[in-house]
Amino acid sequence: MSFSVSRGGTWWSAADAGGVSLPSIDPELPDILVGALARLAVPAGTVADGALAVPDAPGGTMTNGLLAAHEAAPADGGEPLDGTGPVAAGYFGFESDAPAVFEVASSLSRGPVPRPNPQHVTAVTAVPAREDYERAVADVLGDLTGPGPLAKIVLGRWADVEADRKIDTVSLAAALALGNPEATVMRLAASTPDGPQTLVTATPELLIARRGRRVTSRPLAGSAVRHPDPVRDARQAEALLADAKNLREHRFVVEAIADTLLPLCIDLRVPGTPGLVSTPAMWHLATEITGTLRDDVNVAALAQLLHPTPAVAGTPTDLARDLIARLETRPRGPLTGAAGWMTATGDGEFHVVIRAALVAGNRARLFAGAGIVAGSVPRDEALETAAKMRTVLTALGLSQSIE
Ligand SMILES: C=C(O[C@@H]1C=C(C(=O)O)C=C[C@H]1O)C(=O)O
Repeated sequence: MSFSVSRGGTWWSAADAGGVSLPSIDPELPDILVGALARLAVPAGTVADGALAVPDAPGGTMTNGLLAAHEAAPADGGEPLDGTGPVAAGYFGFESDAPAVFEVASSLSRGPVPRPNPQHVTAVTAVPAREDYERAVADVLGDLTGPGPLAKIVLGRWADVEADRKIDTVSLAAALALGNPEATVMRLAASTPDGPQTLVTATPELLIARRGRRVTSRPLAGSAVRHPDPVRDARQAEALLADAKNLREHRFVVEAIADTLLPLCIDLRVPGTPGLVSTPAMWHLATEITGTLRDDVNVAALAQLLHPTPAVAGTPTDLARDLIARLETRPRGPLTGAAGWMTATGDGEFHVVIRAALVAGNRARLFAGAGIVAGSVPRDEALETAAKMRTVLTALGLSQSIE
């Protein structure tokens, strides 16, 4: 197995990775990863066996010792990976019973983004079609405006892609990296009910980064489609920043993340109003939340605590998740899960798996969702999901999105 991570024109990859696969999101997962990394971190024979024992909980003596050296580094400075030590990379899925898959490598090689080969797509099908998705959104608006507790739900749809030969996942990830230099592009081994697949994402959304005790989260929610005309594009961005519905949609996510991080932090900075981030396809409201951890909680454990945020599920989370399982055509599995990496110190980054595809042989499945709140317009939400699909479809060589 192998994985790759790319950002800002650099490409890290692991050729010698070993796998850790669990049938579902598991509270033990961060400890299992810490154990696997600790075994790789220390050259055999240099430390007595006893000292190598994996601590029972994250934050045991070994990770604490290694952490001290990293304490001074800011969470948002420097490169995302140095590649010189062991790294675990993988994902856990959207549903709590979806498999979690990680690979552990003793080191990464680093180089430029490879040149992508062209792909050979022959068909793209929206599942469900636009009218059916709009009907589902219209139906759920009844729940959002009624007396019940549901305040936000993220409803998505799929694009099923077929090619006349094998889809080359390294080329797909490379094309995504070249077309979206700000995104974090990951190519990871995935497990689905249909068998092993490859997960490829060019995500703009940081769930959590940890460097020493410093943590950063940059949730996105509230979106507008980019316009080819620069004047109208700037107007769309300004309108988004001032739009009450989108600001409310965004606030649910910021509050959920702040509520989770607050008890874990000795300080937490949560800006009161969002800023903007853009991808070639979309504008998004974004808030950068930063804090300092009280205890040594590793980044995989933090990601499990935060996932899924209302950016991909809704508010309240459990109700939204149950409704999504009933209303969406298929389980999401890795899509809208959390993917990232962790080093032996417990540092690393996890990102929300959006602008993503699951690839198997000649086929790929893309997913895109949109946050629905009272006041949402079904047609606009359908257009938003189609615009979000454009990121991966462009990297597959297509100039058009789904309807
Ligand atoms: C769910 C997706 O995107 C999420 C939903 C957003 C929204 O509703 O505005 C914006 C960014 C993401 O947090 C997706 O891209 O599939």
